[in-house]
Amino acid sequence: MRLGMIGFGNIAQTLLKQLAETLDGPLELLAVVARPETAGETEARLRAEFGALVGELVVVTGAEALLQKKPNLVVECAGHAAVVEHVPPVLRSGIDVVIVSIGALSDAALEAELRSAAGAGGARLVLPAGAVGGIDLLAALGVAGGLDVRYRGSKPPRAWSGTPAEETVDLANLTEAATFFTGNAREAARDFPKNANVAATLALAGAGFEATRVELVADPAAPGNIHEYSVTSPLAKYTMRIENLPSAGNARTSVSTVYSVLREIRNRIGPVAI
Ligand SMILES: NC(=O)C1=CN([C@@H]2O[C@H](COP(=O)(O)OP(=O)(O)OC[C@H]3O[C@@H](n4cnc5c(N)ncnc54)[C@H](OP(=O)(O)O)[C@@H]3O)[C@@H](O)[C@H]2O)C=CC1
Ligand SMILES: O=C([O-])CC(=O)C(=O)O
Repeated sequence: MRLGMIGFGNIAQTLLKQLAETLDGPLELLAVVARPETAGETEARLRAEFGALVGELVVVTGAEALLQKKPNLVVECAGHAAVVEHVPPVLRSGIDVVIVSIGALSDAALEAELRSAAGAGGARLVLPAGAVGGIDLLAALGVAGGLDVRYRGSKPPRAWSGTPAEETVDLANLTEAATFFTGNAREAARDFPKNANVAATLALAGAGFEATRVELVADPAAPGNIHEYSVTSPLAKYTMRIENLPSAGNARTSVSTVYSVLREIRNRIGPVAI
């Protein structure tokens, strides 16, 4: 496999460790897109920690240089701005891209650009389930229409630091659960880009950004990052509650997100996809 990766933060680092244990042999190529400001430091860390996993290892600062290395799959784990900057040219060049920063598609113009780029390149934009589950059933029910989807995302207060939640809630001194956002999935994904990608995933799979109702909660008693949603459709009704372990490197991000991306990669290299 010739793997391109956008970002080398919490998700990317854990993913590479898991890949090292999963793959039979080394990756033929690992090409990582980093910001120019941190490219040198990224390259030094990559060589020290993952040099043995890779035939050829390069760090680049843009899509053009990435494409020159001819990856056969690119995984984005960097953030909404990185999707805007790097993903359209990769899709246009015909290479499939798995993105975790799915909330970037709350910008309707970007969603249209990504769909058009994938169409033009004959590539596929892959949206993994990430930190949530049940996306297979939701997407299947979505085809039939008539969905009502209500989602509530609850995390410990520290996961909401640096977000607009701080404007309405005293996160440091919270003693009980506080719902600081009620709205639709488009607003949630746009205003909480590092915390509400799950809302966007549910919206894209199911009822759409406007119709998907969202509540975001800071809860000092939350045992982890909790994703709960209910679905009502003419074909089925279900509720889902996932209690996710937060990452050691980033409290906003659930560890299961890493394994969801790993699943996408394994499904491309193994004899069976599940
Ligand atoms: N779909 C889902 O369920 C989930 C999605 N996510 C998404 O995943 C993203 C990454 O999560 P996580 O790994 O925990 O975050 P981190 O902040 O730990 O890592 C992000 C990395 O991306 C790099 N980066 C930022 N902008 C760019 C850019 N323009 N080009 C290249 N690299 C860039 C950062 O580099 P630097 O050090 O230079 O800043 C950093 O290394 C989140 O921002 C969120 O949007 C997260 C959890 C669940
Ligand atoms: O959706 C997100 O952006 C992140 C999240 O809630 C999680 O990882 O649990």
